[in-house]
Amino acid sequence: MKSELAEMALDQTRTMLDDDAPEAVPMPHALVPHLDEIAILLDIDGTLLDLMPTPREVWVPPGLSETLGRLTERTSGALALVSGRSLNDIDLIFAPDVFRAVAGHGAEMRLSVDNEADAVHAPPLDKELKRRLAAVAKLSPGILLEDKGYSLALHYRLAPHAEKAIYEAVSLIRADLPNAPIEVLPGKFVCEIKHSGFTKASGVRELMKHEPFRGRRPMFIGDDVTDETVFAIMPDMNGLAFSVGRRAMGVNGHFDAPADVRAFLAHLLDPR
Ligand SMILES: O=P(O)(O)OC[C@H]1O[C@H](O[C@H]2O[C@H](CO)[C@@H](O)[C@H](O)[C@H]2O)[C@H](O)[C@@H](O)[C@@H]1O
Ligand SMILES: [Mg+2]
Repeated sequence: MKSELAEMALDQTRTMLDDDAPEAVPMPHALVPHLDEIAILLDIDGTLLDLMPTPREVWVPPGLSETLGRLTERTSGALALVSGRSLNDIDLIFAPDVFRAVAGHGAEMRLSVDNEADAVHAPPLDKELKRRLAAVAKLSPGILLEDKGYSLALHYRLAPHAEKAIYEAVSLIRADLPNAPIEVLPGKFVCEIKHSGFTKASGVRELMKHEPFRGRRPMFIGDDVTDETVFAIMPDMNGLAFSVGRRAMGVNGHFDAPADVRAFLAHLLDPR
């Protein structure tokens, strides 16, 4: 059965990969203000880290944590990871290093690395809804379930043929619950179901109200459809937006791959 909602979600993914976007500046060094003035906001998967077949397989290349740590110092703490991953996952990936973060597409936020009490979390998804969504993973071998508590992600990178069936099944579940405050978030070979009412952009707006971010110019680098919400708000804060792997609308420049982002960040520390 063809579902309008499923088609809309897939269309959204496709139209945001904008082939008609104007040619962007390939290496943005010259655009970046002094480290005293900026807040550095970084997506993780596909931006800092190379994409892997499954979420658990990502790894932090040598030197990256040190670069992030030094940039944190040089910006007086104004560096944050802005990710769809949960805070817990981010900490496992970067352990033993801990960074300020907007996590879970805005569901979680950590403003201070010294005081875990500062971390803000969204409420969990309804249990029955989760149970029904989790059953969608049974559609095909290779579909992986990632339960973040407040959202649930169905990964199909290992079962790409199942994409349409997943979106259709999810839209049928949604149709049964027309008043549930949830939304479907398409990502890279992933269909995520989350509470509506928060996005990476709402998380970034909140983050930028707090020290040490307040008053600085945000510079955000991201690679995915979910990062479009942040690209869109950068002009409101006199900020800069850079995309990775593709040219997105409204960005100031783009990088070809995560390795280029890592080199760029290292170069910010030593621009000679
Ligand atoms: O916002 P991000 O930091 O980019 O996180 C987005 C999602 O990343 C992870 O999934 C993606 O990366 C995996 C590892 O490379 C890949 O196997 C998967 O296909 C991608 O969708 C993570 O598992 C999700 O929770 C994040 O939302
Ligand atoms: Mg990403």
